[in-house]
Amino acid sequence: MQFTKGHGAGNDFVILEDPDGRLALTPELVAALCDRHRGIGGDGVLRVIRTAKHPDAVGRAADAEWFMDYWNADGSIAEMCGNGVRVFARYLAGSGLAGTGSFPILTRAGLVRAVIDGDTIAVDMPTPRLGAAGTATIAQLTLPGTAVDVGNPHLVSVLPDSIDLDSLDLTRAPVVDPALFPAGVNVEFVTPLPPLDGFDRHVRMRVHERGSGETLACGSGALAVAAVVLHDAGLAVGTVAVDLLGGRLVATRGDAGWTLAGPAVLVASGETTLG
Ligand SMILES: N[C@H](CCC[C@H](N)C(=O)O)C(=O)O
Repeated sequence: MQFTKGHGAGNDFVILEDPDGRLALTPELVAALCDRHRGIGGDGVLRVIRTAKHPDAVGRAADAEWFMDYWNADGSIAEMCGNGVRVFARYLAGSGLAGTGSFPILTRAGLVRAVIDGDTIAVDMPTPRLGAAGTATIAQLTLPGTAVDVGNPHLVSVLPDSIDLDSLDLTRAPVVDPALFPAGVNVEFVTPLPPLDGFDRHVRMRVHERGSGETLACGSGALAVAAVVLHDAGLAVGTVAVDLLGGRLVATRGDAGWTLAGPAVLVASGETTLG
């Protein structure tokens, strides 16, 4: 089976071109592909499939030719992947499957449009919706947070000055209220950084992702963080520079909605005996 490897700010994916949905993609195969020792390695799988051929996209073929079928490293399926959709766009453009530098992509969280500008790809994303207050517990430390729906579930915890972001042990999932997050949750921890010219806010974040563990970057998580940070600042519109372990993403709330911009790189293609 042919595959391509790519990443957005270090959030890496195994890309499978499967336009007619012929691959027997299962949670077990996804987990095997994402295994960093026995497989190719990745935080998730992006299957490139025609919208008309995916059962989760019935009746949507007129919106976009391509559907991003995103799976987490543990084989679970998620509704949205902000870094993944940029890598998906890079793949479509690079493989000639999308003619221009700007095109729609259908996701389980709805329709987005990718705009390729050299090394940077910008995607208009679902509007992040702030929800209930929650908590995340790591060892003996319980931290407050805000639930944010970006099509997939997030809990954003802005750290008090007394807590060092780098001191958090994210080798295991933070404990959250299962009643608030019945389908699991991506948990982001944020700390402010000094102002940066050209941005309304500048923050640093780490993330423990549902189904993938701590990743170097999380695009939908960066958007959730920006929504909380702008809300807390009382800003109806604004641009937030979000620094992650794997690089910088820029989340912007404008009058017309939200955009996430950042890098997307294809690093290899090959053949696997898996699957
Ligand atoms: N890395 C992805 C997030 C995947 C979310 C997934 N872990 C979930 O279960 O929602 C991103 O860039 O948005």
